Amino acid sequence: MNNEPENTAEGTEAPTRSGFVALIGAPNAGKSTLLNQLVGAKVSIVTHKVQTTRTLVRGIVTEGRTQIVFVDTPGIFRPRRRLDKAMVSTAWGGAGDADIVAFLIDAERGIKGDAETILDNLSKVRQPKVLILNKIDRVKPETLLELAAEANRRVPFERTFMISALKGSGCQDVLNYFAEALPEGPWYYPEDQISDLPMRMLAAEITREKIYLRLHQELPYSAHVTTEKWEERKDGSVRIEQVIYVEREGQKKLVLGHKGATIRAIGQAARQELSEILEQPVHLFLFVKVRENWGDDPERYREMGLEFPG
Ligand SMILES: Nc1nc2c(ncn2[C@@H]2O[C@H](COP(=O)(O)OP(=O)(O)OP(=O)(O)O)[C@@H](O)[C@H]2O)c(=O)[nH]1
Repeated sequence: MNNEPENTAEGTEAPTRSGFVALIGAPNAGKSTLLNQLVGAKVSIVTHKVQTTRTLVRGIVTEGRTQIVFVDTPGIFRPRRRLDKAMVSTAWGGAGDADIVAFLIDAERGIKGDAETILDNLSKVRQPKVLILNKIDRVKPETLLELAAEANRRVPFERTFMISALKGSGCQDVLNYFAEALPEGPWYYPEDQISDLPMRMLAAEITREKIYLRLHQELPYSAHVTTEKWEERKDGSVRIEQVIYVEREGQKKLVLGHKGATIRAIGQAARQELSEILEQPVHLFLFVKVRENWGDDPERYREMGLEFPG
C-alpha cells in the first residue's frame, strides 16, 4: 500500500469534485432521516408526521475530495391545497437542478400510492437516477429483491442501494457512490459547513417540529413559525423571539393550552434543542398570532423559499 501523502508532488493531486444530489420520495420515506445520517447532524426536521419538510434544506457532506450537496425535497404527493402545490413544484424543481436524483422508497410500504406516482414521473427526469430502498431493518431480503427488480423494470436506475437510514447500514456505500459519480469541479461551500439553511430558519423549523409533535392531531398543517428577532448577548447567550402564526382563534387556544401549559412545553423543548445546536444558552420567547388564510399569502411562500403557485 502506498502511504505517501496525496499532495506531496504538485500537480499530481486528484481534482476536486462537487455536485447536487436531490433526494426524492413519498412523504415518510425517510429522506430527512437519511440526510441527517449522511451529514451526521440534525439539519432537517424528522417527525412521525408526514409532510413536515417544506423547503429545500441542504445538507453538505465533504467526503475525501468530493463535496456532495444534498437537497432534501418536500414529500411529493398529489397536491390538494395551494400550499401543497407549491411544495410539489419545489420538489420537482429541486430534482431538475440536481446532478443526480436519488429516489428513496420505504421498502416496508413498497411501490404504491405516492411512491408509484413518483416512479411513473421519474422516467421523464433526464439526470442519472439511483434507487435507495430504505427501512430494510423492517423487511425480508426476498421482498427487497422483488422491489428492486420491479422498480428497475419501470425506470433505468444506475444503481440500487438497500439501506436503513435509521440504523445507518448501507449509508456509507451511498456516500461512496456519490463521491465517485459527481463531476469534477470546485466545492460550493467551505469544508466544515453542513447546511446552508440560515440559523433563523432552522430555529423556526425546530419550534415548528415541537408544535407538530404535541398537536399534530388537532393542528395538522396550519401553523407557521417565523424568527423575528435574534440577539447575541454579551454574556454569551442569545435571545430569540418567534411568532407562531395560526389561522383561527381556536387554534391559538390550542397552542397556548390550559394556563399556557402547551406553549410552555413547546418552548422548553425548542429551547433545549436550540441551545444544544448553538452550544450557547438560549432565551426563547414565543408569541402566537392569528392570521387568517396565510396559506394564500404570497409573502409566506417567499419566506419559506417556495414558489407561489398563483
Ligand atoms: N424502521 C425504520 N424507520 C425509519 C428509517 N428511516 C426513517 N424511518 C422513520 O420513518 C419516519 C419518517 O422519516 P422522515 O425522515 O421524517 O421522512 P421524510 O421522507 O423526510 O418525510 P417528509 O418530511 O414528510 O417528506 C420517521 O419516524 C423515521 O424515524 C429506517 O431505516 N428504518
